[in-house]
Amino acid sequence: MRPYDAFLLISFGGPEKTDDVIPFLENVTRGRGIPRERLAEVGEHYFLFGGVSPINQQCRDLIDAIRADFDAAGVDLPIYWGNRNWDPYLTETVAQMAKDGVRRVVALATSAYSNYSSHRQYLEDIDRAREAVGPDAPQIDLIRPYFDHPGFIDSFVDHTRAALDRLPADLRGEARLLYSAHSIPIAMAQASGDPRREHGPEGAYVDQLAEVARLITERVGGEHAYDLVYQSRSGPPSQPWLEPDINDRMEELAAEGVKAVVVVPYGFVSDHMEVKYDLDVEAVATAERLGLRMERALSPGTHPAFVAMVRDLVEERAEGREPAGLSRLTRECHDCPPDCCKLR
Ligand SMILES: CC1=C(CCC(=O)O)c2cc3nc(cc4[nH]c(cc5[nH]c(cc1n2)c(C)c5CCC(=O)O)c(CCC(=O)O)c4C)C(CCC(=O)O)=C3C
Ligand SMILES: [Fe+2]
Repeated sequence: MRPYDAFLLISFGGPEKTDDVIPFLENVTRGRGIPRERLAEVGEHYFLFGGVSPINQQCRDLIDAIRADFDAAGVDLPIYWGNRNWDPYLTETVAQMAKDGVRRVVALATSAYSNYSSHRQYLEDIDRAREAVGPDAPQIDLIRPYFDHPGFIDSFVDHTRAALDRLPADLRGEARLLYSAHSIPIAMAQASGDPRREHGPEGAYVDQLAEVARLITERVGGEHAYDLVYQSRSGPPSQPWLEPDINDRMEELAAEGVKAVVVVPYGFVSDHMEVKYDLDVEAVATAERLGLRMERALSPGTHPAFVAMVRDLVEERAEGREPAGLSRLTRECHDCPPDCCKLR
């Protein structure tokens, strides 16, 4: 697909055995000021699952689904995969592409929103990998944040309806939707997006989350009340991060008499460890303690609408088309301005 001769999936990476856990966590947190206690605690999350993060297998499954979709549509791009924090490392993948004679690559990151961790850091990873490989490294164009693409939204609509259907019929109609995204430091949130555009006081990431929650809720139907909540906070307690934490909010809702919640992990692309532990273990325990009925919607994973979105985004980039999106924020970071989502 002109001008590209390869597709690259870029992801976070995760450990796949017990011995990988500590070196992986050291990679993730190098130079990022995460307290040691937090690291030990997060290590336990991985050990609880035998040292295996689900994220790498989820990337393999997504690649298989993209391959089948590309083949059916006659898109003959080879597919490569590289991670920020674990094997297969992005630098090794870029070296392999250079060896294979790949010159120009279109890349998708497994993060849908604008903020440093989800967007800018992947651009930095690409620069670093290309520099390490040298003059033979291919040019790599990273696809823009895709938070309001219809394929991303539709997969959540489907999964949220399925979660509502798992609730007892008498609780379904009044169930509260809890939209859960990764918390980030307030300073990182405020620096998110394109500095030349207008954002709300909390920055582009929170604006995007609010739009996505509205879009999903409207399409699910049934006029459910909903809240935006955050999970997976780390960093020292002295540093302010986005709130409310999902567990704190559930506490308040239970006190207000809410009986059932559907948690929608709308900040994520697959059910990786932060979903499997922070929601399916921790938030589930909170719900049980409070006597709150909880169901968790699946994240996109390999939902057909999400897989079709990947091809649409590749074509959009190849053809230089206007970005497809359902909100007024679609163009945020679209042109990847050189200073979007920077930590200031
Ligand atoms: C916005 C965001 C996403 C969502 C977008 C996306 O999906 O990419 C995300 C995803 C992920 N985060 C992940 C894992 C971790 N994140 C950490 C730490 C941090 N995340 C941050 C932000 C985000 N993270 C931040 C601001 C920190 C503080 C340190 C720093 O400023 O960089 C730490 C360190 C320990 C801790 O403190 O928790 C770990 C182990 C995994 C892999 C899960 C698996 O193994 O299955 C995934 C997909
Ligand atoms: Fe994270």
